[in-house]
Amino acid sequence: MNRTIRMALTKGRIEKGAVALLEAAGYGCAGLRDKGRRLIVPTDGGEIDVVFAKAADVITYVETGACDIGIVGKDTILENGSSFYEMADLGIGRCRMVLAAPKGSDFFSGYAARRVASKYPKIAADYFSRKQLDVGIIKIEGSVELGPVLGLTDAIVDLVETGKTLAENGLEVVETVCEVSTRLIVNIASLKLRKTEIEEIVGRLNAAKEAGA
Ligand SMILES: Nc1ncnc2c1ncn2[C@@H]1O[C@H](COP(=O)(O)OP(=O)(O)OP(=O)(O)O)[C@@H](O)[C@H]1O
Ligand SMILES: O=P(O)(O)OC[C@H]1O[C@H](OP(=O)(O)OP(=O)(O)O)[C@H](O)[C@@H]1O
Repeated sequence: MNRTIRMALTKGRIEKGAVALLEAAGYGCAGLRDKGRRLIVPTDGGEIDVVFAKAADVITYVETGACDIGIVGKDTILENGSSFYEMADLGIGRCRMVLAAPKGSDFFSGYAARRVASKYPKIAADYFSRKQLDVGIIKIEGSVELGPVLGLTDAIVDLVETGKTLAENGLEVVETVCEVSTRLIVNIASLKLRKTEIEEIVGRLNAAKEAGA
């Protein structure tokens, strides 16, 4: 018999919204909400084993087939991988990837070499390459806003939701790089081999989203 379908779910910011969507789609989520330190927790009816993972690891698990389905931000998809199907935009975790710089500075003017800090070096490099701009990217793991504040870089490429972090650190949006939201991804082989089960899960989550969950 096939093992239970495994869904890798990005823990942290999008976890609550994703669990709420699963609940609205009819999957019992009491266990998921009360998971304690458990890393794999079944939905209450045992339909799905939910694997709680860091964002980039969700991609690894789905690309390799360790998990059949993943719930992950578009930012992580653009930065880390593409060998899977992106089946749905779940409409949660909405934010923007932006280029931001100190208020009043003119990032695009002049010919001096520019440096940009980002947790997303690939997204940043792709963005500047589309603009045919030679910009040095410095990878920072978090609180990327520190780059320009410390004088290390001229700007950042990072996620913005409310804009509060930028404003409180003297930065402003220069340009939007792309819109970001949470996506449902599926392993290529799983979609072939377990089509009915996976399509049911995708359908139920899409319906819950449409119903405004
Ligand atoms: N304001 C926001 N800032 C960052 N991510 C957001 C925001 N709003 C939604 N997201 C989404 O939430 C996902 C997870 O973000 P979260 O901050 O929980 O984890 P992380 O930054 O990847 O990891 P960690 O903070 O544990 O190092 C992001 O990949 C993104 O898709
Ligand atoms: O526009 P806002 O609503 O202020 O949100 C944006 C901030 O949230 C994220 O950081 P997070 O809190 O995930 O911490 P991190 O920088 O350590 O990743 C992002 O990197 C920004 O710093």
